[in-house]
Amino acid sequence: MKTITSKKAARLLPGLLPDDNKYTRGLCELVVGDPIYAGAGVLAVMAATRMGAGYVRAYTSFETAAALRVVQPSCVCQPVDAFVEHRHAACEGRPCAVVVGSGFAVSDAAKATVLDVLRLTQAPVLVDGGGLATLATDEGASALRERFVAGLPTVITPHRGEADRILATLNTEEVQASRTRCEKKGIPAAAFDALLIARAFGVVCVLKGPDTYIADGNEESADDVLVLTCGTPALAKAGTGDVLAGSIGSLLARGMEPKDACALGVFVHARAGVLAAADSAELCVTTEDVLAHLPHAIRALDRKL
Ligand SMILES: NC(=O)C1=CN([C@@H]2O[C@H](COP(=O)(O)OP(=O)(O)OC[C@H]3O[C@@H](n4cnc5c(N)ncnc54)[C@H](OP(=O)(O)O)[C@@H]3O)[C@@H](O)[C@H]2O)[C@@H](O)CC1
Ligand SMILES: Nc1ncnc2c1ncn2[C@@H]1O[C@H](COP(=O)(O)OP(=O)(O)O)[C@@H](O)[C@H]1O
Repeated sequence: MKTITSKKAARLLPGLLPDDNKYTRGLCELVVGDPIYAGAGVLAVMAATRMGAGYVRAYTSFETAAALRVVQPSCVCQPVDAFVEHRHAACEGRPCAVVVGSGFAVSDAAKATVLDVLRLTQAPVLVDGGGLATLATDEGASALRERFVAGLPTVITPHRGEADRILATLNTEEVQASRTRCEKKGIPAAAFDALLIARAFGVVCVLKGPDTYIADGNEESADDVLVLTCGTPALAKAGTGDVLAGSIGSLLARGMEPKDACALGVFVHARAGVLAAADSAELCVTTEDVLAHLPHAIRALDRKL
């Protein structure tokens, strides 16, 4: 396994060009935020806006859009149904990416939306939150396979509970054998689980937790799995995963390689948690504090360059 260090993260940080415009900096679209989980949509959009994409567009509920008009008026809001009417493709000099699922409840409507996003997007897609339940269905797995064959990157960001539901769709003997192998080698089971999911579905899997593991579907062994160990339990708060999804989505939209975008996003998110804790107290850090400290985490990396 390879640890993500601040030096590695600093090298990945994409700068701006003097002649950049909002489109060359990347378009990040987010299909997020049900009426009940409107806040998750807001957090993901605010993080995406902070992490450098030039244009952020949300396909979202009335409730999320109403909040965004107040706290992030630069975000262009559309109803979720409008996603199918538009083209979602990266082209030369104009990268883009789509985040789907943060703040989705598990429902048939959410499943249909996730499948639309996977099938219609000719650019990287990140699936998070309630959107991940779709991947544990035959249609979801087949949509991921089609994207993999077409060379279209997909990133997924499950927490332990979401990863277990995805793993439950795989061959149990294979999962058990893989865990036994990693126990023998002294490698954490979560590293192998991330690799297993990545290979089975042809995705980059970011398995979140106290330590976070990043595995690529093209990798052969756990030696290539990236691990982040410098987080803080201050991040164990509702909504920090939505902030991470928006952050990585924005880096994908800037045109970064998917595994690099995940490594940098996970590092900056963890560092924002640590800086927020240093500014107040670990116990008192809020998800909004983590969001507010993203620029400080980026600035600390900038100084290392
Ligand atoms: N402000 C907002 O609008 C917010 C909205 N949010 C949005 O809510 C949606 C639902 O996401 P969620 O993860 O909250 O689903 P939730 O039903 O708790 O989990 C399902 C089950 O999984 C398990 N489980 C969970 N975490 C685990 C862990 N770390 N490690 C191990 N197991 C874990 C646990 O199962 P159990 O252990 O109880 O069997 C739990 O019952 C999603 O779209 C998200 O974006 C949230 O981001 C919060 C802020
Ligand atoms: N004990 C911990 N130490 C370090 N990081 C943690 C810890 N607990 C949670 N995190 C991080 O916080 C985030 C939580 O994400 P997630 O479980 O999806 O929450 P939510 O769905 O409420 O947004 C992840 O990035 C995870 O790695």
